[in-house]
Amino acid sequence: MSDLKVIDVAGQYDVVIGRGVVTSVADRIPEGALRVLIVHAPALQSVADALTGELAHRGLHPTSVALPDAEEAKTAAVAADLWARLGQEGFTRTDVVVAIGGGATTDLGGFVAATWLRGVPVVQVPTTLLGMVDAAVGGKTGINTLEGKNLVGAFHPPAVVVCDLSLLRTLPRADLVAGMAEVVKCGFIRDPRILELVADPGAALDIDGDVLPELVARAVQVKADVVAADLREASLREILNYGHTFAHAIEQVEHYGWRHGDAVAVGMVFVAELAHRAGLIDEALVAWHRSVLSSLGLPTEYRFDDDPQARWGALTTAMMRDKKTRGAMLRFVVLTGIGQTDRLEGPLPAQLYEAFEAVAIQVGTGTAGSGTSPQPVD
Ligand SMILES: NC(=O)c1ccc[n+]([C@@H]2O[C@H](COP(=O)([O-])OP(=O)(O)OC[C@H]3O[C@@H](n4cnc5c(N)ncnc54)[C@H](O)[C@@H]3O)[C@@H](O)[C@H]2O)c1
Ligand SMILES: O=C(O)C(=O)C[C@@H](O)[C@H](O)[C@H](O)COP(=O)(O)O
Ligand SMILES: [Zn+2]
Repeated sequence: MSDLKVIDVAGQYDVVIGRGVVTSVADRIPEGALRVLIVHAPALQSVADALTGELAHRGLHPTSVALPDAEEAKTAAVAADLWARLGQEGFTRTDVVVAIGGGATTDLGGFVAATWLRGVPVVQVPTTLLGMVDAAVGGKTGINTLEGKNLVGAFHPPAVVVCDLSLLRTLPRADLVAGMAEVVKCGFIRDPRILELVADPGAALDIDGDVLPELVARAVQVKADVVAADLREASLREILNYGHTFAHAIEQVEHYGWRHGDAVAVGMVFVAELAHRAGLIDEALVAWHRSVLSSLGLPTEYRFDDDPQARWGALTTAMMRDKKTRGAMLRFVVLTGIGQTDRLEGPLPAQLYEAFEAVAIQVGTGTAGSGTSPQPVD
């Protein structure tokens, strides 16, 4: 691909992908803004400082806030602190929020922008692979509560998304790998070319190579097409949740000690096992999930150290709070083939438990599974 790629989302905003494009963020602040709240992950201090300096130079009034890291940012308390700040500084409807960081930062920054004065513009500057290919695009914003993941939020499309691939140079390898889970997800649900490209993991994960920019652009295009058709998740958008019913349950039960992408990888294997048991896909497609994910360094199994029945109970309680659940009926996005999706509604309890057993490993007993263990969040 050429150096710069711009993907239009629903005729509403651009996703700009390239190397060095972070220097263009100041030019992309929506017209009419006077005050700019920059929220950033701790690791992005220097990027936030550079933007603060540039905006001040242009006569705007920037304020920069370092957020707690990762999921610690996605809380009501952090949002409330920022609302206080916006109020004290007199942010109006033409003022702007800029979020610089991974998906946790863009989810929180987007949520604060969505709720302040019932909605002010947000400029998303994702700095993780996962943020670029998924979290910053599409307008889902939100925070976690004690009861679960992303339980409070709003649909609030950004004004623009700026993905500077050169920022990935400082990203820990485990976070780069975790982002690949959402890329692979896009391959399974919509764009099989992605699965061909990740078949060479060395090339796929080379941040200076040509394959990674193409993967980012393809995954963003999948998301752009889906949200253009169904922003508010009336139906089609649910496919972007492939693997997430089980993934979000793992994240909650593990108190967010798992990376989101790692959990999505295991969640996709779980739901592939479930779809196989429901007669929707063959064993070869389940095996393909395991091989493509593990070749990239992603986990394909879920390890825990207590009683499997108790663990399954906790996961099921968490899954019941998934947004796709209707009443007492669990619903899963499933594949019926590569690039073909459907919903499995109210699967048999025995099949659910068998799918759990197929990914579960009770540490110390080695009951099942193959593949790699998740890496703890630093
Ligand atoms: N809104 C959506 O549509 C959507 C989609 C997918 C995921 N998400 C959410 O995104 C979050 C996961 O995002 P994530 O995987 O980016 O994790 P993250 O935001 O927690 O970032 C991972 C780690 O990388 C650090 N980091 C970020 N950029 C860096 C850089 N360039 N250099 C060095 N360190 C850097 C962060 O500070 C953090 O420690 C989850 O909360 C998930 O629910 C939302
Ligand atoms: O954009 C979407 O729609 C997605 O489902 C993308 C997911 O990768 C993402 O993790 C999202 O935040 C999950 O949303 P939720 O509605 O299940 O909380
Ligand atoms: Zn996700």
